[in-house]
Amino acid sequence: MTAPKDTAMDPLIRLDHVHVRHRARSGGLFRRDAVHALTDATLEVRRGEILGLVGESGCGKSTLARVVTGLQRPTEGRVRFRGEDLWGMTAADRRERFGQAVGVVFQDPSTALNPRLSVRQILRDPLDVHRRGTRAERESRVEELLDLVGLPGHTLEALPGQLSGGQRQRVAIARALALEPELIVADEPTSALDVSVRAQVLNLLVDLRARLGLGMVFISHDVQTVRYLADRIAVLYLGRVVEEGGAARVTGAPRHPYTEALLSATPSLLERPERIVLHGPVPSATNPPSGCPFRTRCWKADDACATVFPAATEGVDGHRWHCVHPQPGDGAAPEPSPAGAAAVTTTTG
Ligand SMILES: Nc1ncnc2c1ncn2[C@@H]1O[C@H](COP(=O)(O)OP(=O)(O)OP(=O)(O)O)[C@@H](O)[C@H]1O
Repeated sequence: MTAPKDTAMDPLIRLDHVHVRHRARSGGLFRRDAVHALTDATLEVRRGEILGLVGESGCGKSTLARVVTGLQRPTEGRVRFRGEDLWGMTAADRRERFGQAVGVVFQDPSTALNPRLSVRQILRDPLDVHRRGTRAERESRVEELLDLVGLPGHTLEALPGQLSGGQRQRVAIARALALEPELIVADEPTSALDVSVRAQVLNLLVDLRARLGLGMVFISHDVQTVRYLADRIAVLYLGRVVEEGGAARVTGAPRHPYTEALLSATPSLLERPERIVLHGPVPSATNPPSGCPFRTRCWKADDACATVFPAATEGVDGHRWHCVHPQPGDGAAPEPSPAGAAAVTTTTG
């Protein structure tokens, strides 16, 4: 007897050594430069778990989201959905089985929702496309979805333009839930919203995870938001996962200097005597630095960092980091930057 493909032990989604390379947008006629959007990413999301992805702009967060949602085929590596090779499935299977199991919430609900459709039509559309139940059952599911995201019944007849930003994002979340997905990928879902409504939308996501047992990939450049929401955090830098682990451990005892720098930019999180300021943008993904990609901005970097990307060091409870000069990990202040290390300065505050 062959083993069942899906067991409760399999993660919902697992990426094994995934690379994504794009052709550079501005390369000239004869240039074939590759953009290393994602390099050797190995990650998983389990049922009912929120994985937070954090990193600066251009680090590969959206690329990773596109891989997880099946919109981007990896250049190398494997994506498994409940143990099954996603890109080994037929296109029809990928669309039907996988497509329905994953819901996506984008950053800006104003552009994600069709402005000419009422909320009722927006929510009914995926149910119609996938022929879910009878017409009456679909209508009742639409009302249930509206209720699930805490919107009043009269919102059903409104157009997106007649709603507030927070209400529109609730509609987008309801639409993502329409087909009862097991996994939600939320790509910066609150960054286009007024600060006053961000917490409400985050609380809604936390509440939905608890009520529906959803797995979630939550993407943000803001480590504080990710820390609030996620069970586990993966820190991305220039297409590489540089640190990963339980949210409390990664934010309370970070080992990678980049994680430390991200955290120190939100001083309310950690009582640290020094603040690390990273200068300059993330280097080009077309020509990433050799060895550790963070070394050009790291105050600890030396020759050892320029040769190979460091193998993972394993801590407790799945905490992993890729650094040859890790932080002490006990919440102590980071080593001050040596004189002349121009990439990073520390300021008191
Ligand atoms: N289709 C594409 N063609 C060429 N380069 C791309 C493409 N998509 C992304 N990139 C590049 O890949 C790298 C990672 O991009 P990605 O959008 O995944 O980063 P991100 O962390 O989501 O950034 P942001 O927070 O700004 O959205 C960047 O250098 C980006 O310019």
